[in-house]
Order: sequence, then structure tokens, then C-alpha cells
Amino acid sequence: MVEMNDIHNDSVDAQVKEATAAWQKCLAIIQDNVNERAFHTWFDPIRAVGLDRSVLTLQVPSQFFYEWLEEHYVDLLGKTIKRVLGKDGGLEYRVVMVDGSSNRNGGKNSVINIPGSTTQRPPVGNNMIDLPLHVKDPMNIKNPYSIPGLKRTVIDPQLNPNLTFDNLVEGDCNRVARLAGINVAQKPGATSFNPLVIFGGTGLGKTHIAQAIGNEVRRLHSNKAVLYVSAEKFINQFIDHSKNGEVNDFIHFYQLIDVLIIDDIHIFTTAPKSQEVFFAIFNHLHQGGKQIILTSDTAPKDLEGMQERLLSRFRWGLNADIQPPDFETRQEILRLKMKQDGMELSEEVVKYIAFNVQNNVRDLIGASISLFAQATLNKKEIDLDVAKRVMKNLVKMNTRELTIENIQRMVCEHYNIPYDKLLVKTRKREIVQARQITMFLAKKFTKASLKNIGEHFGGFDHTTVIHSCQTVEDLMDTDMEYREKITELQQKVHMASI
Ligand SMILES: Nc1ncnc2c1ncn2[C@@H]1O[C@H](COP(=O)(O)OP(=O)(O)OP(=O)(O)O)[C@@H](O)[C@H]1O
Repeated sequence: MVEMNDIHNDSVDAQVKEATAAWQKCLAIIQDNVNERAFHTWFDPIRAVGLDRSVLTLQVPSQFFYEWLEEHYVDLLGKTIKRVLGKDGGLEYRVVMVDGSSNRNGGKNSVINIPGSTTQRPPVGNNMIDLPLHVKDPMNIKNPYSIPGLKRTVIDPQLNPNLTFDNLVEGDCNRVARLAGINVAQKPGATSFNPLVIFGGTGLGKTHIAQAIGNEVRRLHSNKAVLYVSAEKFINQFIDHSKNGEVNDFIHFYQLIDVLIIDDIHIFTTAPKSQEVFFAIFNHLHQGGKQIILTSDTAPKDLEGMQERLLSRFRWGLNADIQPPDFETRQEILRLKMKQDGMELSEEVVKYIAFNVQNNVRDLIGASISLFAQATLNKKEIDLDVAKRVMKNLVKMNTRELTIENIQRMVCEHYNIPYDKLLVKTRKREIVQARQITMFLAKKFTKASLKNIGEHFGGFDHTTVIHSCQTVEDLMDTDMEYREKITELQQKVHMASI
């Protein structure tokens, strides 16, 4: 038996098919009349969901989206609809916003139908339901650009003036992000790095770079409105404005910004409604040539729960990652910090800290400050013994037994050589040199016999090990640059041995 529901569903499906076919024809015309970026931003996300007596219903993802279409593309849409559907052709919008966090798993949608200005029908005010954004009268929303006084609002950029490029040490770990940041600050909105998404683990300097961009923009372009905001604050502001029915003011405020920096956008993944409003703001700013800078603790491609249309927009610009700094950069950061804060730590102690705190710059700086503070309070000089004692209570120490393999890995890391290459018998100069240095260090820092050391390199005999050690010592005597490099490596290995 055919159920009434089945009949109803069939007719809805047929309507959607018809509507989609009509909309495809419209899109073909629209595509010829707007640029590619505008097409992807404003027309790709639209779905045709109904066609009733020459009135096409288009589903759009937000109130703002609908407003934008009506404000910027009303002529084009009107003419296109009439060309495809005849002189009675009209448009109706359906704003569908996902209610709750389960949009991927069939969460409830809030729906509102709004006649477009190309429609002759009377407004459908009586079937309007409350949007989560409390937009009760969508036809009467104030034009963002004519809100009196708002343009003159002075925006506090929320920047920390101490976070600049001058005090951000550059290393392999952050070079791309730092240079892109400097570029963006020089020409906000006018480089291909828009948005600039900086991502990486915690405490590695994402906020520092993002803030440094803001400070640099303010220095170079004092007329630009810059705003730094954490994603958490953005979400809370949005919730407050929603409660008070002031979402449009919220959006309009963000539309005034020339350089918008949002920190920790991974938090958006748990806030689908905020993604909605952020999407609208993003599109507006990007279209207007404004600069957007975002930071995330996760690579954008791995941001589960972030809408695909946002992810695709993040790909428009540059996604730059930050890695943990290497040993040399960690020491540089410590030296800079000491200079800034008037701390004095011996080179040996600096190396000790840099060796033992590897994955988080915040912890690295924190360790040096605590060490300095404790030693000052106890009126003790900070020698290596004090450093060892204090550091044990501060951080998880980077303890590893010093074995020949450890040394081999340290040398490989230092010279950027794959570990397995070091173990291959080859005459390649760089490998031979690294092997000789490793043998020299292994002899100096372990109790292993010459025979044992040779065996660790795929079976060299003890005479090769002696020859290698002699070669390194001779070169150290005659070549200053070489000596400095080996001394540096020796210090590293020494740190691992204490
Ligand atoms: N390359 C660097 N040179 C100097 N200081 C740095 C560098 N990288 C990070 N820092 C400092 O390390 C601390 C932590 O950096 P920041 O807060 O920017 O990290 P984050 O990646 O944003 O961390 P989170 O993900 O936890 O928010 C700050 O004090 C920052 O100034």
C-alpha cells in the first residue's frame, strides 16, 4: 500500500529536482557575470529546494548571506530568474541555520522563509519562526553601513605591545610563519597570504607572531583598524549578542575591522553557530580586501567539526606551521629573554636548560625565570648543580642514557642526515665526516671499546675508529670553524651526559 507520506516525499523530490535544474541554468548565467571568487563565496553554497508557480526557493546558510545577496546581486539574480523562469519568475529564500552542535549528525535546523525582492508574493510573516539569532523581522534589518556613529567607533586593538617581531627569535621552526607575518603586516590584505593561518603545538609562539603582525600593522599603517581576539572571546561575545537580539550589531562591528586576528580557532569546532557568523564575517572582510590572521593548535585540514566551506576558505591563503625550536634556537630564545629581563645565567646553564626543555617555548622561558628567581631568593649563584636541582622539580627532564646510538642520532639531527645513512658504508664526504665525528664523540663520552664503536657503524674495525678520532682532532687543531662546530656538538653531548 502506498502511504500518504511516500506520495508527499515523491512530490517534494520532484520539486527539488525541478528547482535544481532551473538553478543550474541560472548558475551558468551568473558564472559569466561575476568573478570566480565571488561565485564560490556567494553562489556555491546556495541550494535550490523548491519551485512553485515560477517562484524558485533558494536555501542559504545565514541571514547575513541572504542580506548580502539582496544587497549586491539583486539585479543579476532578478534578471537571471526572469530569463530562466519567464516574466513571472520570482525568488524566495530559505535561511537554514543548524541548531545545536550536531550538524553533522542530523541536528535540528532553524528555517525561515523570506521572499526575495524579485518575488511578487506578499511577505510570509506569519509562518516565521524564531531564529536562534533572534532576528524577528528580517526584512527590517538595518543596513550595516548606515548605522549612525558606528563608523566612528574607536577600536581597541587588544594588542600586547611587547609581542613584536624584534623579540621573536627566528629559526627553522618558525621561519615561514614569521616571514609571511612580516609580509602581511607590510601589505595587509594585499598579499596572497590571506587568510594567514598559523598552526602548531602549544607554547610555540603562534600568539606571539599573530600579535606581532597586529603591532607591526599599527606601526606601519596607523589608519587601519586592527583587532586581536581569541576565538573563545569571539564565541562568548556572539552568545551575549544573540541573547540580547543584537547579532547584527556584532556582525557589523567585525565588518569594520581592516586586520582581524583570531587566536585559537580550533575552539570553533565545538561552536557551529559561531562558525556560521564567522563565515559571514570572513566573507565580508575577504571580499573587501581586509586581512585575516588565524591561529590554530591543529592543522586546518585536521580540524574535525569545522565546516568544509570554512576549511576551503582557509586554503585560499597560506597555512604556515610552527615546529618546536631546535637546540640553537632554544638557546637564542633564552639569551634574548635574559637580556630583556636582566637575568644572568652562565652559558653552561643556558645550554643545560635548552637541552632539557625541548617542546614548548613557554616552558623553556618559564624554567629559566623560575631558576633565576629561586636562586635569587636563596642567594645562591646559579651554577650547574643548582640548575640541575631546581630543574628536576620544574620540568620533566629530558633524561636519556648516553649510548652510542644516542650520539649517532644527535649527530644526525645536528647535520640533518637520515639516521640509516650514517650506518651505510659509503665514501660520500658528508657521511664520512659525520661518521668520523660520531666515532670521536662516542670514544670521548662513552666507555665503549674501539671495537664496539666500530661495530655500531656496520662493522668497521678498531683501526678505522682510531683513524677517525685522529682525523677529527687534527682538523680541530688546524681549522677554527671546524673546531667551533665540534665544540658545540660536544657541549650538546655533554648536556646529555649529565
Ligand atoms: N621564537 C620565539 N622567540 C621568542 N619568544 C618566543 C618565541 N616563540 C615563543 N616565544 C614566547 O613563548 C611564549 C609562548 O608563546 P605563545 O603564547 O605565542 O604560544 P602559542 O603557540 O600561542 O601557545 P598556545 O597554543 O598555548 O596559545 C610567549 O612568551 C612567547 O613570547
